[in-house]
Amino acid sequence: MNVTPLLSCQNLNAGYGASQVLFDVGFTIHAGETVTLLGRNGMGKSTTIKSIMGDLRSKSGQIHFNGRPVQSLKADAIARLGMAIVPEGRLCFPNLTVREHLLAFADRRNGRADGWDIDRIYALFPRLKERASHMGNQLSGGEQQMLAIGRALSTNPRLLILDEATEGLAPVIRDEIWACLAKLRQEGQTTLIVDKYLEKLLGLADRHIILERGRVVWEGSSASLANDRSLWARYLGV
Ligand SMILES: Nc1ncnc2c1ncn2[C@@H]1O[C@H](COP(=O)(O)OP(=O)(O)OP(=O)(O)O)[C@@H](O)[C@H]1O
Repeated sequence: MNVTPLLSCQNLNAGYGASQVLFDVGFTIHAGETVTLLGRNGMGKSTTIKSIMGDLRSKSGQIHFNGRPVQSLKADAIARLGMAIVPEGRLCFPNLTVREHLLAFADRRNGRADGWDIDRIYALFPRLKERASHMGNQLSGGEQQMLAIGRALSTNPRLLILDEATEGLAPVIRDEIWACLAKLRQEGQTTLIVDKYLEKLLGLADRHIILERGRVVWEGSSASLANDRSLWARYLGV
């Protein structure tokens, strides 16, 4: 594991207008890790992600990405440094084919041999290969979600962020998405996941961070979280 974290947040304070939502939030993610951000509704998960991605300017604190301070950069500049999000709601283009989606965003800046080219994305999601010439609006919800993940991967992100990526999907499709996340982890992709299905996440992630009213109240391994059910009841409402 690298000594310098891929992502480091320290003393992050952020909110909307006069209302402060995040209070001294701090955590790190190392290259190769799969980490979850957990907490009940309204505890600040999306706000944390917006702050990291540059969609919300934090009031104070530091965010370093790959060793570089990014808290004053705009979202597109941060994205170019290698952060990609799969947002809630998928957002596929109705008039682009699957293949066009995957090529339109592809990172051609560096032809890294281990990069996510279209063939590697098709290997991860054979369903996308079968649907290569279908338009965005001809895809099922699950296929759109796979495409949203594939499109994020096509930018070759150092950090992939999934915000409620299985929300609203049928259980069988959720399972497919989780199987894909397990493969991504095996392949060394660094990933931050926000999702509600704690039991599944225990098997998919290395570490977990729990937010309660905008503060990090617990952080630890899957084994620690699995063994302490009082945390589930106290902070996750499970
Ligand atoms: N654009 C906004 N303007 C004002 N307040 C907001 C805005 N977005 C979120 N909030 C408030 O900030 C707090 C944290 O919301 P946030 O969306 O970060 O929570 P969350 O943990 O992601 O919850 P959820 O699972 O419901 O998305 C909530 O009280 C919410 O009402």
